[in-house]
Amino acid sequence: MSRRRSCSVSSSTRKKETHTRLRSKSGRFKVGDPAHIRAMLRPLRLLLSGLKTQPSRCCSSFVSRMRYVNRLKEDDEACAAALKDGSIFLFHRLSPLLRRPDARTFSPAAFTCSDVQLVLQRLGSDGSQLKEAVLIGCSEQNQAQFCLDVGELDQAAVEEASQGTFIDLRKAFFLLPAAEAPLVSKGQALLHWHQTSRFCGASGQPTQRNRAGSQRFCSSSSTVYYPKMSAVAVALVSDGSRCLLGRQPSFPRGLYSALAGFCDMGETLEEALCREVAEEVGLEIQSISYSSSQHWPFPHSSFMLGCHALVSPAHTQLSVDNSELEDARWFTMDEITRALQVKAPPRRGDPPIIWLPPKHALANRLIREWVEQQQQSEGGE
Ligand SMILES: NC(=O)C1=CN([C@@H]2O[C@H](COP(=O)(O)OP(=O)(O)OC[C@H]3O[C@@H](n4cnc5c(N)ncnc54)[C@H](OP(=O)(O)O)[C@@H]3O)[C@@H](O)[C@H]2O)C=CC1
Ligand SMILES: [Mg+2]
Repeated sequence: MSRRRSCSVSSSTRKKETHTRLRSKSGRFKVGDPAHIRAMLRPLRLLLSGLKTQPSRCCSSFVSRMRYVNRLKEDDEACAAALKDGSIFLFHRLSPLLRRPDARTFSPAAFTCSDVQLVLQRLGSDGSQLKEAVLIGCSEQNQAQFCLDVGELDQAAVEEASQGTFIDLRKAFFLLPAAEAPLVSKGQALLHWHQTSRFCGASGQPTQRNRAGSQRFCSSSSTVYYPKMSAVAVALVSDGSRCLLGRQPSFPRGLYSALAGFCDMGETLEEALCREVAEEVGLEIQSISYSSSQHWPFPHSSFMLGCHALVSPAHTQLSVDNSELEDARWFTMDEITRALQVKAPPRRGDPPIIWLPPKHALANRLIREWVEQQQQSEGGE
């Protein structure tokens, strides 16, 4: 964890500094007056606050943003200052506030700190709630990003005051563009973690959060708590020409997905995949290769690790455990290609069709990668 300070000052800080010097030169303050001393110290204070609240520009913008966020996690004062210039995403009982810039697009609504203060004041809140804001990241424009749950306020009143709509994350996640959904799901996951981690598991005493909300601390047992994700292994299993998908009874009608399961304590990713596939469909797998990962907010913060695997040639006979899966079967390239073309889930009364997880889901990526691999190997033959 880096504790380096930034080496840059914002242009607005520089402007304010010049302004202060001019005012002092104009003879408004007498030398030695407390007001004069304050005025003389102001540029230094601004310089120091600039150092604390701006990402450094001495390295690549990605590196400086990452170091900036890390610094805000460690420095409560810097984090409080960053909130004043930052953007805030509002939630109401964990549902994010979305706006519709046009009839087809949804986007998470980002507010300035003063906008949120105005909304809170208009609804009779004193604004101290802002301290509950949790740091979620830093935009490419170097602006710290926070989330805040205003669940104590009347939902309709906040919606009216902020010109947005709070939408349940299960719906909101898929309405948002794939690039914006992760930020909202990270915010929701952090807010949920704070709401359910108020007490220490060792002492039973209340825990206190740092300003960024990146950890909670129990002063009684000296335990530091960090936000948690459960590791989940996902495998797209292939037999060379077909891929294996399954569905749980709780899935919407016709939806099939890659096999997945929570990793047990002490397991490697490969062990978890082999065990889950054996448990759920009675197969053994080999040639496991890692693809990619994602944070999945449903039901509560999983860290999904996606892999491809081949079924062992000696064990290709499916034996589905119906206590875990309603169905699992092999799908041909043609079936998968057709399923990938389904744009929306079937409505009630529509003829039954097979459809696949949306683009936001890692399973969708694994399925598309498998299709590409098949096309490449067909092209190579
Ligand atoms: N993003 C994606 O592309 C995909 C995401 N997923 C997600 O992965 C997750 C896991 O997949 P799933 O097949 O359901 O997992 P499992 O096959 O492991 O079955 C889930 C069951 O495991 C038990 N369980 C064990 N450890 C945990 C834990 N840490 N948290 C919660 N339950 C646990 C629970 O049983 P009990 O209730 O009996 O205690 C739960 O019902 C799901 O949340 C699913 O949404 C799955 C596939 C693709
Ligand atoms: Mg499973």
